[in-house]
Amino acid sequence: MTMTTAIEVRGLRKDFPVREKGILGPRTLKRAVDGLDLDIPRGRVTGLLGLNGAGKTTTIKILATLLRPSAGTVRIDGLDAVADARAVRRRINLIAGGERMVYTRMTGRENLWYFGQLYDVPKADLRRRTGELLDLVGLSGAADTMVERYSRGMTQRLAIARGLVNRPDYLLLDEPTLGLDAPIARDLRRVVADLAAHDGTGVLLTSHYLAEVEELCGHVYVISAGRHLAQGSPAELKAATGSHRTVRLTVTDPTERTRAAADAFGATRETLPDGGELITLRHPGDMAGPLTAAVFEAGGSIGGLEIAEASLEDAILTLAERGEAGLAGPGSGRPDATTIRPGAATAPPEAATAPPGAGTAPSEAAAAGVKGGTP
Ligand SMILES: Nc1ncnc2c1ncn2[C@@H]1O[C@H](COP(=O)(O)OP(=O)(O)OP(=O)(O)O)[C@@H](O)[C@H]1O
Repeated sequence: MTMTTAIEVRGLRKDFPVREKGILGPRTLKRAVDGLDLDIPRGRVTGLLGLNGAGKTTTIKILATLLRPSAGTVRIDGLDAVADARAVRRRINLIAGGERMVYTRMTGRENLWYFGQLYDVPKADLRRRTGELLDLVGLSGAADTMVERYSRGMTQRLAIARGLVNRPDYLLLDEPTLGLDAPIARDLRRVVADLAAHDGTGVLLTSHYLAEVEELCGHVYVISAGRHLAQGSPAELKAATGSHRTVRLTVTDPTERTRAAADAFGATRETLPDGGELITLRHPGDMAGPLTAAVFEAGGSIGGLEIAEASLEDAILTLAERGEAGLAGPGSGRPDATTIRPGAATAPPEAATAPPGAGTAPSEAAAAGVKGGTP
């Protein structure tokens, strides 16, 4: 086994037992994750995208040691997520939007103190860390208020601070900005980008907000029905799906020469009410410079230039539509990444979590991010 500083997922599979027709119906298995390979290195935000039910949350819960894989392996800096779960939990943390992962009958400060102790953060360090984190998420003023008196946004900000309390090497973010006000969501994105760029944190992000994915992620995996569909940088995914950026160039004094220059690029032309001409070019590459230069060299005066980027959303929708066609993304170097490795270890498919609010002291699993509740 080679020791690498990354989360390495190989042949991951998760089957949930389900009953088809009520509680007495026959038990079948629902395959939520079907042979995934993922690499989540330090110092990068890696995206995990897919439509509803693609298996993103299940995958993240397995990486967070909250669920056991049915087959395949998850190694975190060489440690096995099942066999070495305790050591793994010290290196990771999870922030899941829309899930309360803090205790409502404690203050914000007490929550951070409590979770920090679960992670064995040394007390002297924890006092400073708690203050820093409350500051970071803008809760210093409410630090000693019971969380049950917090607004939803405040509770979620506290959950973000909780996710950072152990300075995780790897941060798992499942829809972290869900329901957050725009300024807070923006602050969180800034914190995440900074953690990856400056602290070398490895981040795995799922988000339905694709502008967020595009802003943060250096590499994105697209999955569907638990299987690999494509991977690459947002730009590569857009290029692979033929998602085009749009260049709109206004020429104030169009002539035959400027028209010929535009036509040579395959652009469309439209006469404007003021006699000018709007040249529109949709192309996957960056054509704004060459097109502008050509029109200018043809003697045209440029009245305006507008570039509309292709959206990652278009690319993901195209990929999802291609779905089972078995597309392998750019750089994947293989036609199909869904093969399950033979001989992969199997483990019972039950959840490894204690139910939240079960009346007992929160377990270590809670520290790794079980849906919280009132203890
Ligand atoms: N405990 C469970 N028992 C049975 N089936 C489950 C269980 N948890 C998830 N599933 C199923 O597994 C599949 C993947 O679910 P998962 O929540 O991982 O998807 P997701 O990509 O996170 O979806 P979303 O974007 O809607 O959150 C879905 O079909 C879901 O219904």
